[in-house]
Formats: sequence, C-alpha cells, structure tokens
Amino acid sequence: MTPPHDDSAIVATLLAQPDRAIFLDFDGTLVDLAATPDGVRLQPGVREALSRLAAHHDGALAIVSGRPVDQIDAMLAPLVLPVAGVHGVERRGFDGQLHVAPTPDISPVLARAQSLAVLHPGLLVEHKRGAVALHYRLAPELEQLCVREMTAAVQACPGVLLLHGKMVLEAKPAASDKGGAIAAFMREAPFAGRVPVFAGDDTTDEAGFATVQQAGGTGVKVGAGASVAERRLDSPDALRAVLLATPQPEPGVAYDDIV
Ligand SMILES: O=P(O)(O)OC[C@H]1O[C@H](O[C@H]2O[C@H](CO)[C@@H](O)[C@H](O)[C@H]2O)[C@H](O)[C@@H](O)[C@@H]1O
Repeated sequence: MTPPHDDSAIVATLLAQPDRAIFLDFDGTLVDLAATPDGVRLQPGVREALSRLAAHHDGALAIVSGRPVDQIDAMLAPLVLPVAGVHGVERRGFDGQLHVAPTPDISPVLARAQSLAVLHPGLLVEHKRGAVALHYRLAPELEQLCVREMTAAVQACPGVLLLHGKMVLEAKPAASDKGGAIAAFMREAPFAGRVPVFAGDDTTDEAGFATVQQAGGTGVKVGAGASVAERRLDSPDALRAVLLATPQPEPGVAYDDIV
C-alpha cells in the first residue's frame, strides 16, 4: 500500500530547528529491514549525519529501539549516542548511565519459543534482557502458529505483554515501552525543555508517537500502515535523505566535542 503523502520537507524543517529533541527508531527507520536481525547495514553517511544532527541539538538525539543497547552501539560504533533498548527495558542517558527496568520472569516464554524453533528451523529466537523475540520472516507461513503459541505462553506470565511487530512476536515487560523511554529522556539534560520528534516504522513505535505528540511534538511514521503519527515519510530512504541533508555544525564542532 502506498502511503498517502510524504512529509519530507516538513520533517527536514523540524529536524533543522535547534530546540528539538530527536528520537529515532532503528530497524525499518534508520536501516532497511533484512532477512535476519544481523543482516542489517548502516548506509554510507548515516553515522556522520547522526553525529552532525546530535551536535546541532546539543546532544539531544537518542536511538529508541527494540534491540539491546549493546547491539545499537555495535552498529553505530565509533559513534556513541544515548540509547533506549529492548523497548525501554534498557536506557542509557546522555550522561552514560545505564538504567534497567525491573523485568518479570520470562523463562516460560523463552522455553516455548525455543521448542517451537527446534521443530521449525525457519524460526529464529532472540533472548534479550527481559524479553523474547520470535522471528518468522524466513517462514511466514508459520505466523498463525507463532501467534497462538506466543499468546498462550504470555498468558501464563503476569506482567508480560506480546507485541506483534514486522514478522516478529515479542514478549516484553508490560510496564516498559518506547513512550516511557522517551518520557524518561525528556526529564533529563540535554533533552528537557525541548520539543520532541520521534520517527519510527512499526506498531511498537506507536507508544512513542503518542508520548511525543502529547508533549506538543511530532510523530513521524516511516512507511505504510495505520498510525497515530501526524507526519509520514515513505521509507527509510526518505528519512535518510532528510538526515543526510542535516545542517552542518559550526566549523570544528562535532558530536564528540560535546560529550
Ligand atoms: O525498534 P526497532 O529498532 O525497529 O527494532 C525492532 C526489532 O528489530 C529487529 O527485528 C526486525 O528487523 C530485522 C532485521 O531487519 C528483521 O529480520 C525482523 O523481521 C524485524 O522484526 C530486531 O531483531 C528485534 O530485536 C527488534 O525488536
């Protein structure tokens, strides 16, 4: 389905305003989706564009992902940014401090997902801090089976919620989400007092859109699909084009100089 319109010009204007706080999802937003989680690649120039944009906003730029913080660090190295990982279970602020939310016992879900993957080698299980992702991208015909099994497993785990993302079912703590992670960043320097913008592509990003819009900011949905976000970009390519055109910092000023 083709998205109704593309707000590239408006998003570029928003990102250029130095009083914004910028929050970016990773998979399907900054990088194109790939067949497997370790198959994604950061396109040339994106790391440098993120560094420029962070400098332009005095460091108020964070990645907000379903991936663990250390995976995001590995993808962006040598650039180190504030990151919320595992849908807000992990969060490293601008000051470098890592905050970890309490996590309910998820071991029954992990055991069920792993049993299913043994029976069906096309399925892939990711065990993250307090969360389990069951990927069926390589075996899409197993979607309904995965939904049934993961729903049943999660029902037996109080405090655990099931998210249905892009070809993935993720069991994660109900109390943590991207909205909460963004709100936590917004209480801290250098994010506090700024107007938030969050770009994301998936159902798991909707809580983030709601949070930034309640704070007077802007949600930007990347790609097709229903969303509460007020703005829309066609694809990760459209977002990257906006990022690559981000303002140049003052001569000699880079993100590394402000952290
Ligand atoms: O919040 P995000 O940064 O968008 O992370 C969401 C999940 O992304 C990854 O899975 C997704 O991307 C994979 C690579 O393109 C793809 O193979 C998979 O089908 C997608 O669901 C990641 O593996 C998960 O841990 C993240 O939660």
